[in-house]
Amino acid sequence: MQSLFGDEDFSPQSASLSFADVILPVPIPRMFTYKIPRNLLSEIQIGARVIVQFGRKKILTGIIGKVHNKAPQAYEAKPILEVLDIQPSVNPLQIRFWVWMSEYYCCHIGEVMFAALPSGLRLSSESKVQSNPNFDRENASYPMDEREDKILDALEQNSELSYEDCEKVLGIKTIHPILKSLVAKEAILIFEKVQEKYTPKIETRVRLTAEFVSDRKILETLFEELAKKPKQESILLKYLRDVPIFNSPELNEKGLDKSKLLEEGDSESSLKTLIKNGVFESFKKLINRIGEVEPEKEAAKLSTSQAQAVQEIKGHFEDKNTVLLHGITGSGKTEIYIQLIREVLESGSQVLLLLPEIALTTQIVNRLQQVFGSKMGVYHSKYSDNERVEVWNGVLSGRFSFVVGVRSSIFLPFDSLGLIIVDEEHESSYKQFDPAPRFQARDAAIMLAYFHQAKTLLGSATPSFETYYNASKGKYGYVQLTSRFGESALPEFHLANLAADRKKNLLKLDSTRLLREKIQEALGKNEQVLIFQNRRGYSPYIQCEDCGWTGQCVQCDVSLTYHQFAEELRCHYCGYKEKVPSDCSACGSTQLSTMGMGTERIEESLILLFPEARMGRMDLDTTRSKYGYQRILDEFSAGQIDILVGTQMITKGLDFGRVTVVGIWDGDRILNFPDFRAGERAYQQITQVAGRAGRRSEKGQVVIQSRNPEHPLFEQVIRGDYDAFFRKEMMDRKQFFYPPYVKLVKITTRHSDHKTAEKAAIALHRQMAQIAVKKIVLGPEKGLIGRIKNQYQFESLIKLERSGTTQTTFKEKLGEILQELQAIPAFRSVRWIVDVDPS
Ligand SMILES: Nc1ncnc2c1ncn2[C@@H]1O[C@H](COP(=O)(O)OP(=O)(O)OP(=O)(O)O)[C@@H](O)[C@H]1O
Ligand SMILES: [Zn+2]
Repeated sequence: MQSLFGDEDFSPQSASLSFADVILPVPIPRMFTYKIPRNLLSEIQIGARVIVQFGRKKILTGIIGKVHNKAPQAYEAKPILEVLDIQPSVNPLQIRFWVWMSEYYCCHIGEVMFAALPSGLRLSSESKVQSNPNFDRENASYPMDEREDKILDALEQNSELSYEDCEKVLGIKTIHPILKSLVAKEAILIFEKVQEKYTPKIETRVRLTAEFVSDRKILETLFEELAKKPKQESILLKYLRDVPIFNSPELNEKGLDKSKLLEEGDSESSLKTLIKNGVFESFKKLINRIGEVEPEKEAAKLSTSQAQAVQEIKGHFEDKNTVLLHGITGSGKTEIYIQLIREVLESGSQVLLLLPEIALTTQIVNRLQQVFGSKMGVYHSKYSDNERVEVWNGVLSGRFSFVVGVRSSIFLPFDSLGLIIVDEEHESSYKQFDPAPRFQARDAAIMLAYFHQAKTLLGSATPSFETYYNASKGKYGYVQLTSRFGESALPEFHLANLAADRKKNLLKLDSTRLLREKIQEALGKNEQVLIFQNRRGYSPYIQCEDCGWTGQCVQCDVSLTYHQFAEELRCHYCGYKEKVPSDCSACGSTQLSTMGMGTERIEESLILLFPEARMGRMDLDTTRSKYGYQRILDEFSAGQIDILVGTQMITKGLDFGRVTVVGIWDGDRILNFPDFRAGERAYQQITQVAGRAGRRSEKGQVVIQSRNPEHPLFEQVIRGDYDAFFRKEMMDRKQFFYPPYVKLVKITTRHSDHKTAEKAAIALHRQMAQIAVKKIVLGPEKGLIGRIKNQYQFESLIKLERSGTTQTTFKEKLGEILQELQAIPAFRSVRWIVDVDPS
């Protein structure tokens, strides 16, 4: 990958620099240029927040992206009004990364900023002022002047003020120096919407006043006094039980959470009396939401082949930036990561480990936490915004030198990464679909590492074709692990013929005899079973058996999905829902049946077939809550579930020793991805889910149910020769111009009027055809789903030559074309969505 960014000077100002490009929270393609007033010159730093005017009236907070001396051509630069930060919260490397991302993925830099900052730190098109929750006005360390006091008074009446409100309060226009001073005195915060602001967690604690700790006698006297006041005595005893000050008096300092002290039913008024009498004192403490954990286990001793892999990886890093670790399922990649992470941390650099999804993180995170304790931060989508801000700040302060996270963790404020590891690098969930930036976190991580001059390790049992291709060309280093850790072997595969069983009347509730036998065997030996059903693109729906009618969304051209639990039909695109009808809306027939098998139906069938087994289900519906995954995985791991039915979620990286049978409920469904990656995805999916079986001494059994067991792909997976499979598939990719031989860009044109959408798409198509680079432009075609949320959509697909200049030129021109088209009155409300490297 080549830097699209050039090597411009990113160091802060020299005397001649008089302009600053500011990243604004508004949808404009580029940064906007402002003049730097002399008096602010010494405070201007890349990454600092500044207050600026935008348009005629708007006052916004933005972030300085670049400092230079080129006056803008198209407009007169306005001056920066104020600089808010002495210590920027975003560093120059991050800005550089944002710029690269906005250029590579063809989106606004403001959109990247929006994705990058946790909303507690985010800027929006209307900045707000709130009082700083840590600020204690009575005991402030700095004096406030009259105007500052006025703002603070106003903030006692209102939880938030806009810049305009502040102007009104003071009756003057130049409020910015006052706000700045208040920020510096830590009296206010400037942020976006109030409901998303960061709130520190504060606990009320109590402790014994000092005299009782320093002198044992005084404490004894106190006990004598309290002998007649049992309620107060009980509180004192409880405190001493939880805070053993006799052995370690220093513990008193930290005290005890007040609610904990009262949780066993002691009376609050007795505690109040104790405080009033000076026995206890109450104080407030700022609590880390992310608790401290001590490392409890050593890293494992590596096997010979693991140790060798580590050496090979390090060897490749001597002259390559990126290495692929291709290790079969269960080969022990995690321990290899741990070894490398430790070495990099010891050298003083930071490490980021990316994981595709939270379902996966629980097991690995636990393992890593055992080794790294609180040095490690965790960053994922189920975290509350406050927790995210704390991880962000922890990276800034150096508390976390190592972070494990999902794709958004590439935006954390690292300043000296040494290594990025992308586990399960083939996972499609590394790609963000919506909204912009539509980035591929694996690819972006490689770029991020480049900016930090760090190394990237990509790990997978079934590498993506892009990665494998780069490895085969020698661009990436390649390290292989071909055996499982310890005694375990790869599982044995069986193909179960659905059609044949149906003919012979052996099929029961869509399960073949072979699958039933294998499950029964496992249950008999007290082993566990995983049943996998691919969800993507196949949801259960309701159909009329007489006329073929199916429930359709009123706003989108899609069938409604049947949700058995809620007895509802729902649209997965816009959220529309309705009750399941009792008869067909078209012909009135009452013969409605459910088509397509969801996990819910499979679970039901299995309950009927194995009434004695304890069932569990893991899919979107059962894992919505914050700890949903965790709970199911814990139950499974504790052996409280015998058969676990699930979607893609159960395939990824799970490591359970007692799983011996894996059933693939509908193998044919996996083959039918609607795109050129069908083969690659099917191979990956089957191999990954099969890889959950037999990870200890007992050999695993994998049963694939299919109507078409002769399909060559099954045979290839069973043989496990990834290289041969890759070579064969790549012939098609080459012949039909698909990645990795070309780069794809998909552009969707959307409008509420069908004709306008079509016209706009055709206009775009014509213009794109003119761009003078090697390319193929396909479409525009009506989208796979023609209408979403009442917006009609047309899609164009562009295949670009792989060269860096071709891509840069095309993207630059595309940006200009879209701007021109947008300026045409008829197309003003048309939306264009550009997706670079769609997956
Ligand atoms: N050096 C070691 N010492 C002890 N146990 C190990 C060692 N290496 C691996 N293991 C164990 O082997 C099992 C498989 O390892 P791991 O989960 O890391 O495999 P993996 O390569 O990530 O597989 P997958 O691609 O299927 O996720 C785990 O239970 C792990 O604890
Ligand atoms: Zn809909």
